[in-house]
Amino acid sequence: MTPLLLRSQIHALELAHAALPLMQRAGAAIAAYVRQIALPGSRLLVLAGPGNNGGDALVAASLLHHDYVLNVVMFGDPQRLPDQAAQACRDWQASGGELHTALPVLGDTPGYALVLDGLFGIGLARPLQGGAAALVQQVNALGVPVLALDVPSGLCADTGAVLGVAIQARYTLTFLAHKPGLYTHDGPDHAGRVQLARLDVPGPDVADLVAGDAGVAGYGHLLDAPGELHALKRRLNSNKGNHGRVAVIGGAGGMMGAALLAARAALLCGAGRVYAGLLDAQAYGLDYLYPELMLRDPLPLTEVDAADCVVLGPGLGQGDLALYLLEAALRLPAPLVLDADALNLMACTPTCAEQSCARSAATIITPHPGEAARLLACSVAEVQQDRIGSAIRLAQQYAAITVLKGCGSVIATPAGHWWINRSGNPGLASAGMGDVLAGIIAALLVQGLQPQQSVLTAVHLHGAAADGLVASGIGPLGLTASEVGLQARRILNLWLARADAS
Ligand SMILES: NC(=O)C1=CN([C@@H]2O[C@H](COP(=O)(O)OP(=O)(O)OC[C@H]3O[C@@H](n4cnc5c(N)ncnc54)[C@H](O)[C@@H]3O)[C@@H](O)[C@H]2O)[C@@H](O)CC1
Ligand SMILES: [K+]
Repeated sequence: MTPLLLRSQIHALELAHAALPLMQRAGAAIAAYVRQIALPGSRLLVLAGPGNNGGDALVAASLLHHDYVLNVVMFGDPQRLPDQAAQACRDWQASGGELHTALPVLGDTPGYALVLDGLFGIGLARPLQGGAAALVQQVNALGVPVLALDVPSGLCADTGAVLGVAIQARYTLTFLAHKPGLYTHDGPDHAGRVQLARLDVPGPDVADLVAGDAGVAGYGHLLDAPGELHALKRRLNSNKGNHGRVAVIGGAGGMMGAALLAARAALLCGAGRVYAGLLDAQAYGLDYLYPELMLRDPLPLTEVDAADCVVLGPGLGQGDLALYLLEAALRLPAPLVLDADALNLMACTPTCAEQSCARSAATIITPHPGEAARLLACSVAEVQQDRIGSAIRLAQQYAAITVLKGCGSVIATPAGHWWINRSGNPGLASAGMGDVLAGIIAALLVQGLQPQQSVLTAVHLHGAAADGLVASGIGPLGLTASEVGLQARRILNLWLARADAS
């Protein structure tokens, strides 16, 4: 899996390799990338900011000078540039290059083919205001493709939050290592297609260098592959009893669909037996589309007691029975997946955190940002400003593997490990998708994947299913949770077959 490094970790890496000509290498990587996406002779707008991100842009400008028409806009005082960037600026001027202080008016001359955004990188320290914000807005309004250098200016490299206003890039060439902010929250909307230039930093893996040379740990990973699925491989001599029992509890009046979606997803992803304990007194005794499901009253908890994993929450409601079931479930020895109303109830029942921390089996919580905010007693905006930190705080508060859903879902463990999922698309922003995810997690868990691996695989699978459907013209508009459950089955089996063949 690809490492994701926070700004402090990148700085540590830079320090460990200060003797290498990293800015020259960044400039060369930019120039090579530009040659792939812009025709020689075309006009480029280069934005150079007051730090080393500006230095990268100026090195690239010098390298591209002979083959392109370049307009370089310097934001900030060139006399106050840091040393290497100041040298890059002198080199640019020595080669006959000009520095503009504002966007040049082009008049009748042909427009820009590409903008190179070297305003701010990982040194962004506060929201953009005044001249910087105005420049970013002007550039976004040009409607010209932008190549962001390292990070789109205005985007926080750690969190993916827009600080004031941010460059809307079509491409991002990022240096040394991938940054989490490019993959979660507003990052993907601003970064466009991301490519890494490792700048020939020696060693097999940047993360090894960070952990080893610079002594910095705690980096995360981009969840861009399904991981080890060996435990799902079935023996020829197997029966349904070998493939686990899932119990889904939820489906109060008017919300039966949520519980059925979770239960169906568990069935489709291979659970041997799936029970659905429905709170709705009017619930049918049969799921006519999936008669394989066993629909029950949630009380007594006989089947629930015997389940290998319990999913509690889809359509649960927040009445007395729901709270009773939550407290009973927290006492069960089986792994527990808590979603939706189970999380809302936990947020307003302080003893639940204590109960959750006392459990011996795995607890998994899958909040969306609204549920996370309730659990953390803060605003949704605060959760979103720091999705990784919020997921880790929740994981620790409830001793639970946590999936903070949303663009670039963040998975975190109580030990502080974290991942950002790369699969998925806005088609998943519709009703029932979370129920399907909860069902998939439970199905993988009861078939023998470890809890952490079940969660990682399920989150990636859920997104990959949506991506597969969109690629075939189903969605993003109108993509349904039922379709995602079916497609998840298909992809999971393809992954298994691929793992088998290799
Ligand atoms: N240091 C190194 O070894 C390397 C650095 N590289 C580049 O250098 C970048 C980091 O350079 P820096 O640490 O100099 O940081 P930046 O160039 O990202 O920006 C820092 C400068 O911007 C100003 N600033 C920050 N936020 C502002 C705001 N909201 N409004 C106005 N001014 C603001 C700061 O006062 C400072 O002058 C990386 O993103 C990367 O592009 C690369 O060349 C690779 C090697
Ligand atoms: K930038």
